[in-house]
Amino acid sequence: MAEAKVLSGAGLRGQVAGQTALSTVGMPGAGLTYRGYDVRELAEHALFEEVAYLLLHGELPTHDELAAYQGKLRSLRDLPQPLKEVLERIPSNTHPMDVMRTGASFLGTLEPERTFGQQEHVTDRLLAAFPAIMCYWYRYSHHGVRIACTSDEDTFAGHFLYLLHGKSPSELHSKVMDVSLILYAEHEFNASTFTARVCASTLSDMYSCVTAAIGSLRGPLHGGANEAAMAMIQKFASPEEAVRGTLAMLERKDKIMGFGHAVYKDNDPRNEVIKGWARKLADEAGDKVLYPVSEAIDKTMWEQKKLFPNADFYHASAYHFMGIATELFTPIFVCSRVTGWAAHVFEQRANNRIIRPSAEYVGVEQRAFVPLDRR
Ligand SMILES: CC(=O)SCCNC(=O)CCNC(=O)[C@H](O)C(C)(C)COP(=O)(O)OP(=O)(O)OC[C@H]1O[C@@H](n2cnc3c(N)ncnc32)[C@H](O)[C@@H]1OP(=O)(O)O
Ligand SMILES: O=C([O-])CC(=O)C(=O)O
Repeated sequence: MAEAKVLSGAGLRGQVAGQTALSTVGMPGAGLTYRGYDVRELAEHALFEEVAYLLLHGELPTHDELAAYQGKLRSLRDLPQPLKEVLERIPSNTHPMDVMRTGASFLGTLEPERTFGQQEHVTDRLLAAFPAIMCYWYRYSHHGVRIACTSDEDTFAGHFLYLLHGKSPSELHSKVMDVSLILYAEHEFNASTFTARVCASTLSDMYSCVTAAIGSLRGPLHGGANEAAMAMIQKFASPEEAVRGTLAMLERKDKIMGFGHAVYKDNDPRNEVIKGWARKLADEAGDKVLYPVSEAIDKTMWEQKKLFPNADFYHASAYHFMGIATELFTPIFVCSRVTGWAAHVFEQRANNRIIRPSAEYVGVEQRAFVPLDRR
């Protein structure tokens, strides 16, 4: 009998674990593509809703398709009253990712996915409702305000910023949020997406897949890195201090959040895009500290370790300049990545086999049971 193949390396790195037509990550000469389109071109020319539609339906929408899709998302923005009541009971010191996880899960009790034929509708509902889940809880628990969960903002990015700040965003802030949502939307078999696919492979429902994926995204080695990066950047009052601090962290062998990547080896193509926008926002804010500190850390990491900023690093300062509280950074990632997760769930369901790898056993030899009174 053929022996089971022993996989080299930890973390399944480099192993092909399935097929996807959604994106390519780090292919020579391609950077990051969504259904064949370079993410940098999408970030420059498209709206987040066009990209969400592309991922979920396979092609970019026409004018009419986009208008219909945006209209549908707008009609699904409000939250059911029982969900608002649950959000009001969540303590203010809860991490907002736990709120997103609970919100997604609770919505699934009110509006369950009863058949896979409802998968597109459930995805649209989750996507449309996430900004309200996050902002209703945040504004109620932090400011004592029960916000309206709808707005007249046409775009997803504008709606999200409106709910958060209670006013229409500037054109610049709306554009940067839109770009950010595009950059975060999809990334092949990253940890949270793989979690969603494993869950989908048991033929579970969409809410379970998304809830599980939120749990995976929360950790600081994945989506949580943008928050951890901000905490680190804010520790330094000048670029000189940042260089000294980064060298000290490297000396202690600390992980520097927002740097390195499991797949990219020289650069993350999303970084140049968000870095450019972070710089524009820094100029607008008249910033003389955060952006120069970020650049000093960036330069030191490259000089010392040849490690480059990933998508998360300059997102930290970009979000900060838009007046977004640090603990809301990873929940924004959820608002975007739910599109990629759902598209992967569709793909998994369309050609499913339960995902069930093997383990190399490294425990004790088989042995006889010892009764309790003889142990
Ligand atoms: C949107 C996203 O999720 S992007 C990722 C966000 N996560 C982060 O920013 C967290 C910080 N980065 C990391 O922890 C890692 O780079 C990961 C988790 C992203 C990738 O992990 P891996 O694939 O295991 O990294 P990789 O094998 O390339 O690491 C190679 C070496 O570089 C080191 N290294 C990698 N990233 C960092 C870092 N950010 N800071 C310090 N050292 C690092 C590793 O410790 C390892 O050193 P060693 O060989 O002495 O053990
Ligand atoms: O691909 C990964 O491992 C992590 C990542 O950058 C993402 O999910 O956007």
